[in-house]
Amino acid sequence: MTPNEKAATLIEALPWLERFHGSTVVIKYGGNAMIDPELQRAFAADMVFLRYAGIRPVVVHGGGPQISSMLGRLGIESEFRGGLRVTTPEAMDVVRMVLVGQVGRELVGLINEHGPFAIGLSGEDARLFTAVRRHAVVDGEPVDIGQVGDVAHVDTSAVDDLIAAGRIPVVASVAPDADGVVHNVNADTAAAALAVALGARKLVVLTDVPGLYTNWPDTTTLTSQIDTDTLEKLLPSLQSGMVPKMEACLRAVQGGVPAAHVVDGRVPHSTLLEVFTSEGFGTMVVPS
Ligand SMILES: Nc1ncnc2c1ncn2[C@@H]1O[C@H](COP(=O)(O)OP(=O)(O)O)[C@@H](O)[C@H]1O
Ligand SMILES: CC(=O)N[C@@H](CCC(=O)OP(=O)(O)O)C(=O)O
Repeated sequence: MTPNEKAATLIEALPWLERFHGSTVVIKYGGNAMIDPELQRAFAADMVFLRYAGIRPVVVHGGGPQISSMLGRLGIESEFRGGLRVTTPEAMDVVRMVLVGQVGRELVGLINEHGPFAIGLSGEDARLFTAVRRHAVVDGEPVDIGQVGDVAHVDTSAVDDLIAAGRIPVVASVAPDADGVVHNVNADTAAAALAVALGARKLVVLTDVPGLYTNWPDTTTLTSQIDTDTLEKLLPSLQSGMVPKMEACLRAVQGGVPAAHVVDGRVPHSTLLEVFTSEGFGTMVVPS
């Protein structure tokens, strides 16, 4: 790369630095995008980069594959319906242990290699999330999936305090219902609810595909931009993990977040590419 090309790369970020300075950005880090340790390091570096660039990153992490692996090791069966894990009380203990005690701790550690930034919390801390039990929808029919929750209420006060103190909140998506019973909340769902409640400037969802395919698995149907009306019509045709993910993007944008992006977390520094470069990266959901 010539000095001119290097300078061009740096200066390309200026309009985005100007636009997003002081903004809150919620980044959802999916379990499938965190399997490689180098990618995890790159992700942690990106969060610290955003923070030094004057953006306020808030991380919501998943950990689906890590939960499945631990359930397997413990000999507990698990299956997904409509993209959501059927969660028995026994499985719930494992979900909570893996998300809060393992995946969250690892991310906090990686970010804090750069400085005292990351603080881990879950929906249980300071009433961050209140869950309400939800069904999955399979072939248009509601199906009981156990201790799985949607986010009924968000109290952002703890996250606000952390942001104001210059910290990077790292949030696990388990949450108590109004009676204190802990529920398994899909991490995309939790990220969207938090982005709306915080009035975030954008939601970035890292996953293990280049974006949304309107006709999965036909790889020619990758879409770079979709509006909320079109997405709402497409939603019933989506499968597996894309159901909660695109439902979350839809809710975020309908809830006032100006844009939600689904990007390929297997590309190193995908968050920086999304936030600071001019060419589109992944799928952007915008208001109709
Ligand atoms: N229409 C679609 N476009 C893109 N991916 C899809 C689609 N339908 C199903 N998928 C699947 O959804 C997966 C992403 O969801 P999920 O496994 O829950 O990821 P994450 O752990 O990042 O939340 C992709 O790896 C892909 O296999
Ligand atoms: C209800 C439900 O499905 N919860 C998810 C929570 C973790 C998650 O969402 O992880 P990813 O982002 O890696 O998919 C689960 O148990 O796998």
